[in-house]
Amino acid sequence: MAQYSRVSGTVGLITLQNPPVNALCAAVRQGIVEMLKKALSDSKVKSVVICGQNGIFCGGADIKEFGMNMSGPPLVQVIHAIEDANKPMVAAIEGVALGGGLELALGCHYRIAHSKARLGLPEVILGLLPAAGGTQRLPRLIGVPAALDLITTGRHVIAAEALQLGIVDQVTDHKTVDAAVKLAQSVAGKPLDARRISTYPCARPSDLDALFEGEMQKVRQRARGAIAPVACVQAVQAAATLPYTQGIEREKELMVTLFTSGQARALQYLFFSQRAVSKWSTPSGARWDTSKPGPIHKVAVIGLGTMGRGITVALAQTGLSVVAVETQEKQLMGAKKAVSNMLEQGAKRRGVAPTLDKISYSPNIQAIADADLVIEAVFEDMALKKQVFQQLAAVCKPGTFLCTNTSSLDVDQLASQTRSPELVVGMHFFAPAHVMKLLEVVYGPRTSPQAVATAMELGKKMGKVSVAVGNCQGFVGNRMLKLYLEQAFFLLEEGATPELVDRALEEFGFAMGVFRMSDLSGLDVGWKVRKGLMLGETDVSSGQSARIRQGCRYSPLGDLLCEQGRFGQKTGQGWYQYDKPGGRVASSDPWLHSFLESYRAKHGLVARHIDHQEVLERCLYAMINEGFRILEEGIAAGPEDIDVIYVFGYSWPRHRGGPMFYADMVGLAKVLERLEHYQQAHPDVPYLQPCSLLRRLVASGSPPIQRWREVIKKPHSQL
Ligand SMILES: CCC/C=C/C(=O)SCCNC(=O)CCNC(=O)[C@H](O)C(C)(C)COP(=O)([O-])OP(=O)([O-])OC[C@H]1O[C@@H](n2cnc3c(N)ncnc32)[C@H](O)[C@@H]1OP(=O)([O-])[O-]
Repeated sequence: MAQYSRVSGTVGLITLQNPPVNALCAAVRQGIVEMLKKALSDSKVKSVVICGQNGIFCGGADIKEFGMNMSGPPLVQVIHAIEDANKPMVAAIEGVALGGGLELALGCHYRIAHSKARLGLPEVILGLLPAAGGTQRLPRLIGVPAALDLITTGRHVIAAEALQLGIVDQVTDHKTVDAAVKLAQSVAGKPLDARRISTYPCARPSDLDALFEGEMQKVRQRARGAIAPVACVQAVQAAATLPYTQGIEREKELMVTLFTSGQARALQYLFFSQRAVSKWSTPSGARWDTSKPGPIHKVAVIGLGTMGRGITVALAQTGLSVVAVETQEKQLMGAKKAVSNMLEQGAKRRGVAPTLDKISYSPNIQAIADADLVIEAVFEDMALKKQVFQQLAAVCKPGTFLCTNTSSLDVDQLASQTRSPELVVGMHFFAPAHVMKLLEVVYGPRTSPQAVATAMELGKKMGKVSVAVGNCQGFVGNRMLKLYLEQAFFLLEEGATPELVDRALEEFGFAMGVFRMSDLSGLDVGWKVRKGLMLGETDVSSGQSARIRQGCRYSPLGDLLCEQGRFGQKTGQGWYQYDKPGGRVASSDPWLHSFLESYRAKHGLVARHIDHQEVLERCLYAMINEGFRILEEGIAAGPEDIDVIYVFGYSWPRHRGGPMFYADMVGLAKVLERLEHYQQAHPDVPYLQPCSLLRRLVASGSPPIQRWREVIKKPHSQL
């Protein structure tokens, strides 16, 4: 797992060998220790280079080992042995040096990186901290503020920035190992005392206390309730205030707390889930590894509203040619300007040239005739979308993939408007589409494996986390969200306020509670959808009958607000009030509270005390229960798909893994028991009836989430 050779006569070369990313598993750590001994005892060797096989230095500790009993030498000791070596040690960084990989490089006396290499300490993203000395060495090397930035965000830097920060000594465009060998030869025999980072004093900015206080506030705000970023700040604080050996002890102590926390488990589950969803499968047996995507050179976007504009930007940023079609001249002009601005801003941020020339605009749908794939992003209206699909079928060349950005409409109905329904697939982006990472790829019963593969591949090119899901009302994300929203409305009817509900959800970890989020996205959006489903018309009568629609309990509260023109932030009033239309700071609205009181009085509802626990259980367990139904029906292939959708598309707090992982953490028996309780209390809400898959899982002894698929006997839906 680590190989040793001697090159250029005097340089020992240790190569890490653990594909695909040379993760530091026990055998690799052991290998490094043994190869280091060899190199140091070889009298011909004057200096040593450490590199990784296949152009990748090291992706860090082996995350798969985290759940297992520790074996092999601890990484922190391996790195101390490297730093203590009496011959110059040089890290040759190609590909990536991440986490333990960068810590290993920091233990070396010199670091040289290829210009395309990426470096970083992303442990925080896995619920951990860089506990192989990273929190103590990095601040000593590059200063406290820069180290705090890298360690608390986990962001990667490219070689040029690493050089500027002082993380690496040299950057090369040539063969990194050759350059590292040259560097090793040039430093052979030089004293090493000034090269051991652990011996450096940590530069202390004068305003140290204020700096850490500010940083602590920042990390708490950024990831509400997440403990790893807080521990990262504490560990860097130890570097700034304690001698190295005590700092290392503090780093270890903090790591132990994180390591055993549920948050680290959740975040590591998410890491593997994010990768697992790319290995998609469908009920018909189509799979990621047997389906070849079609070649895509030119993509068309139809409709340049908010979604169409974001999609156009995201496509142009991939370097693909884009034809953007908008039949309304005024909207087209506005879109051109907005898309160019977004591209220019994005390019500036990323330090690249804007790809404005990749897009051609047209008011004429004929302009898409030679596109390989079309994404329809017109207004969310079935009749209109059907009409567009008929046009697409007539205009496009044979074999063009036809995609719809619908957020909930039936993809199959749209497919039936064309002569080639196998080429039709949903690509459900999330607003703003050039920013949000999630893409739901929705396959219907007739969608071909190639169409799914093509949409998944395009999503990947666009930098999205793509999840393949079956066709049903709202797909996975919005189908579950509907129940979450509905429960929140019911809680208002029963005595809660928007402030109470939002506080409970924000304390749970959501950046915004459900009502603040609705105000931000616009109440009118859901109103239009409900009207489309024949639900959103308000009933003038009072009592319970006015709150029953299609045989189930229904809350018209959102509709009533819309009727008053209260669409949320954009109108300055919604569930909260804002200082002006478009204002962003929500404040409690006395009008809303008296409106709720008169609503309850009109319908004979008596307000009761509702606590945070009930808010969480009602909103989250309703949604989780629907998640089990989605799994049972095969709309999602596994719980990981649902969790990835919720974390990347619906701001579910990452450190809680996703709704299905959360259910596993809470305990399936408890979720079942609470659902039964709420179902008895609210018999007019049928979806609170616990799903039979949940019952089966509990009856099977509540296996861990990784084993749920064994219980989901029928793996896919009948779609
Ligand atoms: C002592 C404590 C202190 C230290 C703590 C740490 O170092 S914590 C660690 C800090 N380090 C990190 O957080 C870095 C995490 N890794 C990454 O960010 C990316 O994988 C990448 C940028 C290295 C490569 O991106 P890419 O798009 O080219 O490829 P890809 O992402 O698709 O991965 C390919 C395969 O490799 C697998 N795998 C990857 N890394 C690890 C690992 N460390 N371990 C195990 N496995 C790993 C991955 O699951 C996948 O497996 P699959 O599905 O084929 O069976």
